[in-house]
Amino acid sequence: MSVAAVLTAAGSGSRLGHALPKAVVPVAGAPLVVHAARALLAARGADASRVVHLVVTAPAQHRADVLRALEAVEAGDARVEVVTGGRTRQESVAAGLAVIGDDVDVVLVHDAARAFATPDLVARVIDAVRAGHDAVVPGLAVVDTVKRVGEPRGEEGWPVVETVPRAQLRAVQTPQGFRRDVLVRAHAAGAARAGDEATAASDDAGLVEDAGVAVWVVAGEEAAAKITTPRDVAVAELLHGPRSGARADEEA
Ligand SMILES: Nc1ccn([C@@H]2O[C@H](COP(=O)(O)OP(=O)(O)OP(=O)(O)O)[C@@H](O)[C@H]2O)c(=O)n1
Ligand SMILES: C[C@](O)(CO)[C@H](O)COP(=O)(O)O
Repeated sequence: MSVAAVLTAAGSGSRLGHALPKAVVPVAGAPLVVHAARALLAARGADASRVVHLVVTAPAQHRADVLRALEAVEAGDARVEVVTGGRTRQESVAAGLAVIGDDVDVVLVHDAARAFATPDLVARVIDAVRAGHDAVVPGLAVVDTVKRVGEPRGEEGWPVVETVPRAQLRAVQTPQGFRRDVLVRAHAAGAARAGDEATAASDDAGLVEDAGVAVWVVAGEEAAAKITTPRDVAVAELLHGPRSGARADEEA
C-alpha cells in the first residue's frame, strides 16, 4: 500500500505570538515541523507500508525557513517536498494534495502543531485505512462536561442551551488518514469554502463527512496534543525536552 502525507505547516501561529511561524519554532531541541516529519517518516504499518512522499505546506514568506529546517530530517528514500500553503488550513491541505500522484493509495494529513504525535499513532491510522476504512481519525474521550451555549449577552456571558452527552464525544487529532480518491473528491466538493476562515473546514474528515462518506475513529494519544499557546510550548519542553530525560534518570 503506497502512502503519502501532507504535513500542514503554513500557519502563522498568531496565538503563540513568536516572531517565527509556529512550525519553525524550536521546541525540545528541534522545530515543530521537524518532530512531526520524523514521526511520519518513521512509522511502519502492519504490512510495512510507510510514507514515501511527504508534502509540507509552508507560509509563502517562510518557504526557505521550512526547507532549511527539513534538512535535519533523515528521509531515506522518501521524497520530501515543500509547497506554498493557502489562506486557511483547508486551502493548504488542498495545495499539498494537488502534488500527490494518483499512484498513491492512502493520504495522511498531519499538523506540524501536533509535533509529538508518535510513529505508533501514525501506524495505527495507516492500518485502519488498510483494513478497509475510507477515512480514519484519532480521537480522545472528552474529560470535561460540555455545554452548548447561545448568543453572548454583552460582557456578561452566555446562556446554556444544553449539556451534550459526553460519552458520545471524541476530541479529534491528526494524523488523519484517507483513501486518496475519497480525500481528493471531498476537497473538490468543499473547495468553495476554502478561502475564508469563517467557512473553511477545521479538519479534513469534516469535508469527507459532508461528502457522505463514513469516518472511523481510532484511539488517539495525549502526546498528539496541539501546540497552540506559549503554555503548550512550556509543557512540551517539560515532557519532551532534554530535562525530561534527566528527570527520568534521576528518578530511576
Ligand atoms: N493557512 C494555514 C493555517 C494553518 N495551517 C496549519 O494547520 C495546523 C493547525 O493550525 P493551528 O494550530 O491553528 O496553527 P496556526 O494557524 O499557525 O495558529 P494560530 O491559529 O494561532 O495563528 C498548523 O500546523 C498550521 O501550520 C496551514 O498549513 N495553513
Ligand atoms: C485538524 C485538527 O488538528 C483536528 O483537531 C484541528 O481541527 C485544527 O484546527 P485549527 O483551528 O486549524 O488549529
